[in-house]
Amino acid sequence: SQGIMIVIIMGVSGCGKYLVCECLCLQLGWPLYEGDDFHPPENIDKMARGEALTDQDRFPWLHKLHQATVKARRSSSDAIVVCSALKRLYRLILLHGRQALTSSSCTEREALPPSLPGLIHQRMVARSGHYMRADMLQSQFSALEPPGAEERGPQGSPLKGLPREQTIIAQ
Ligand SMILES: Nc1ncnc2c1ncn2[C@@H]1O[C@H](COP(=O)(O)OP(=O)(O)OP(=O)(O)O)[C@@H](O)[C@H]1O
Ligand SMILES: O=C(O)[C@H](O)[C@@H](O)[C@H](O)[C@H](O)CO
Repeated sequence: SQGIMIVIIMGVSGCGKYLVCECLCLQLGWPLYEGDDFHPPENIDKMARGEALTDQDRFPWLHKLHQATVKARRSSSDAIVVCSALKRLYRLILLHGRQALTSSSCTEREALPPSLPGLIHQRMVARSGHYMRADMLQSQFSALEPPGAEERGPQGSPLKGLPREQTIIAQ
């Protein structure tokens, strides 16, 4: 629907999504959908054991989060979604649900600064009380597909014919 904005805050575990969201939510007052709240217990148990999730583990979780954004749209509400959304397909599922499975090709991706994994690793080591251990970070970067230019702003939708306001992604 016209003018509704769904902002996805994405990135590997420990990159600072929660911190960014706290600030954004305070500023904007939009409802927040926290990806961790949507994982089935099996996914949380798996990650806590130190095992990376597979696509098959993540698809139902991403669909649930998508449903939450559909609900927000229906009630004409903007929303912020916090979710690792590591791969392009995951982001498309979040934004477009099942239509994402017929997705189009992507453009070139920005390279990440080489010092980034080390910095985030240090922060995860220092972080306590979180089920996601620092040694899981490597698997997060292995899965990560940084958003292509076409995903990163209101300038265009990666899926033809879908509204632009659905595709704003904040890294
Ligand atoms: N800009 C920053 N400078 C210093 N420390 C930071 C910064 N951003 C985040 N941190 C710290 O890094 C750790 C990870 O941040 P945060 O929990 O926000 O990441 P996350 O992406 O939400 O992680 P997860 O997906 O695992 O829940 C936290 O201890 C946080 O306080
Ligand atoms: O896709 C994934 O592997 C997961 O979403 C993880 O990234 C965690 O849920 C989250 O980041 C909390 O640490």
